[in-house]
Amino acid sequence: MIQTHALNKTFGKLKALDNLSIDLQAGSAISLIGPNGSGKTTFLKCLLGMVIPDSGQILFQNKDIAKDYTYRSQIGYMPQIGRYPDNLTIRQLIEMMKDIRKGMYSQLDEELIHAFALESLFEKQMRTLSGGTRQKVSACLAFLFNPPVLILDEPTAGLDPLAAEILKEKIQHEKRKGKLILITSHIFSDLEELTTDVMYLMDGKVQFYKTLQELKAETREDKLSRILARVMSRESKDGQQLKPFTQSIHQQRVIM
Ligand SMILES: Nc1ncnc2c1ncn2[C@@H]1O[C@H](COP(=O)(O)OP(=O)(O)OP(=O)(O)O)[C@@H](O)[C@H]1O
Repeated sequence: MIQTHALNKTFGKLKALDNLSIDLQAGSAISLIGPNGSGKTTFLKCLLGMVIPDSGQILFQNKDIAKDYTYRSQIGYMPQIGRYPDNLTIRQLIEMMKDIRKGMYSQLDEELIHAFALESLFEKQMRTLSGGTRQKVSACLAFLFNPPVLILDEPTAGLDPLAAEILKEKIQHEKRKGKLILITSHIFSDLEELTTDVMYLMDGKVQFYKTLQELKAETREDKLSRILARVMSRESKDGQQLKPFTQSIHQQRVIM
């Protein structure tokens, strides 16, 4: 559904993305993990057209996104930190988004608005909201237009446990419909029941991109949080230990 070819992005001298060639298939729920500053958000923003790569190509349903920005209407994006016009109320913000997207969606999905009981806060201005409530608004907007692709950047960060559970259930529900879900999180337990594939980024490079089944077999661990903890501690301790993982990077999903 989405392919990147030799994607590079630098900020000054820093190489944020280093030659990323990746195939993201519909129906997968891909956990994008890696240490702080490894390039996860930069990668997601490139897919969204919010960061322009220095070189390389991104195809969305086989079309180059640099030549056709309309693909964006097929992606729901939940940013790490949502920035919205301060003086708008939640109601006005949602109405504004519906206006902008007019004619570009077939069906609204207001399930999360109801689940978070956001209607009771509809007349509140964005600038008065707590961090967690802003996150809820971001989540509602990401799912509102029922997009086939969801890009969720640390979606549960700042949410209370009940809201985090509601959101995780919603993500599961959308996954079962066969959507492509890309999710970053430092809270591995949040990824536990959701993940079909894991992509590990470090210093802007893909260290591995594997199915959960492959990782379970390699680590002989069953829980994703244990698998990821093992893999991440190996990689931070000793670059040599990466070999068993990086050697098999030549899989069809990582385009060499
Ligand atoms: N607009 C920018 N200008 C300069 N440097 C940037 C910019 N955006 C990102 N970077 C740098 O690029 C690198 C990758 O950042 P990015 O936000 O993609 O990392 P991340 O993996 O999402 O990190 P985290 O886990 O902390 O969210 C970092 O070193 C960051 O400081």
